[in-house]
Amino acid sequence: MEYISTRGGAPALDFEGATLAGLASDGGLYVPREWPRFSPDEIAALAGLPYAELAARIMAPFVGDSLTYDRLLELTTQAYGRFAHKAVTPLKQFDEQQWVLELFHGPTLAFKDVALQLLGLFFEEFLSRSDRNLTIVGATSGDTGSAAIDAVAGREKVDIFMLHPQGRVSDVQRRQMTTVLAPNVYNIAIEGSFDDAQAMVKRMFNDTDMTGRFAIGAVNSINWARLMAQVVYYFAAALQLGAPHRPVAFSVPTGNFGDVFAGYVAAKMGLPVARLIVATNVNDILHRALSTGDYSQGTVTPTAAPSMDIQVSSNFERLLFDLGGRDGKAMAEQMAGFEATKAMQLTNAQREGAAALFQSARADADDMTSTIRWAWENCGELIDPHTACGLFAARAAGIDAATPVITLATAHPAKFPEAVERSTGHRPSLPARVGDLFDREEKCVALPGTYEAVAEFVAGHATPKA
Ligand SMILES: Cc1ncc(COP(=O)(O)O)c(C=O)c1O
Ligand SMILES: N[C@@H](CCOP(=O)(O)O)C(=O)O
Repeated sequence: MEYISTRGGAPALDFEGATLAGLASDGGLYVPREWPRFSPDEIAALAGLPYAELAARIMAPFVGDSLTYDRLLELTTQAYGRFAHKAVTPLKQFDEQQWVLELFHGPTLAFKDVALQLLGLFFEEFLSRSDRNLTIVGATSGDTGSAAIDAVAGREKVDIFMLHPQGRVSDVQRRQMTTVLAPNVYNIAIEGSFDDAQAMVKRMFNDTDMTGRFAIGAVNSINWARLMAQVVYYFAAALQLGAPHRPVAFSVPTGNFGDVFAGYVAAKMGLPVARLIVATNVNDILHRALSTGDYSQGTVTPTAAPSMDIQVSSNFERLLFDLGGRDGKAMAEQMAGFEATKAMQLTNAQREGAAALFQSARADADDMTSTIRWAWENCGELIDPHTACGLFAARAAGIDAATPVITLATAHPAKFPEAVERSTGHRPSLPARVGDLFDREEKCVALPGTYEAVAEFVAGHATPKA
């Protein structure tokens, strides 16, 4: 399998190359040259497989020659062996039509673990084939940070620098990052928003002074391997509800458009997906883009679902590229316009293509509260505020009654105890495996929100590429 850049100006790479590169050298995102397709019979044959095996089967066409199937299966078995639930991503029924896919049984209690546990192993495997050291630079609004740190802490040949917006992640999220004291882990709290942090990360990939000295790598969903691993749970859930014979809809709490883009990939691979519902909080650039065609960056408003406080959604570029006929030159021009003006209009082809599969909704603070309360009072389940955005959108979506709607539960409620307690009167407790989080020592530096300050810190601490 070859990977090409959405902006058409970077060399095509194999899976190993795309995984280590993270972002393409022209500023674009890597996507597979074509989507592998599974026939209905092939999909039916996946039913009932253990999660690690299902993962290896779904990912094998994307991984190509970079790993043998047996090695891939060893890695998926190792990655998902660390999950606290045997099903890895268990599915729960909330009412006649609504289902919730629990993606938070990994080590750091959010869906990010599903991909990052595996990505850590991919890095180790691929780096063992050369003398190269990798300098991972990531941005987090709360969950990617801890999941990535857990995946690479203490690993050889990798340093990780994780930027988070100071004061804008929950205490649990912050501590899950800053209490990891491994010498290859650097937490950086910056003044500004997640979008500021993400822009700095992308800039570093195009800073020739930095890339000349360090092999910069990505753990954010700009890295294709992240999305590839997330495709698997769409298959896992749909198979349980009758795929390929019965279509299902998914409602996805969305920020950077990575998780829901993985659902789009599943549909391109042949999974019968009736609708993909994009659920945002009041940081609603994606809801505006999908409902009006206007993709313009607003200012970030802090919410009770902080991991979705994002107003520039990196992976939307992958969708626009695919829907716009995979024209790298046109995409580069469209993105250059966005980067210059902070706004762009979707083309007719992009709008119509998106409307065929996607719809969207925006949950405000009251919507989140009432949905958390509804889940508790009617289903006896505590859900986190991100999941609440998804479930709110799922219930409001007007999907026909015969089609099951699966909301992706992206974080454990105990990551956001205040919001859950405010809505239900019940404070979720942390699972035992992270129970002493508040007794651990923290390590983090605070930097001004400038690229220069961050680049200087990284350059002063990272290991040169070889
Ligand atoms: C808990 C949670 N829910 C939803 C999202 C949104 O996912 P995505 O950025 O892939 O759209 C994130 C982070 O991005 C998250 O941490
Ligand atoms: N919500 C994320 C933000 C980064 O998104 P990513 O999926 O691109 O890594 C977070 O919690 O950090």
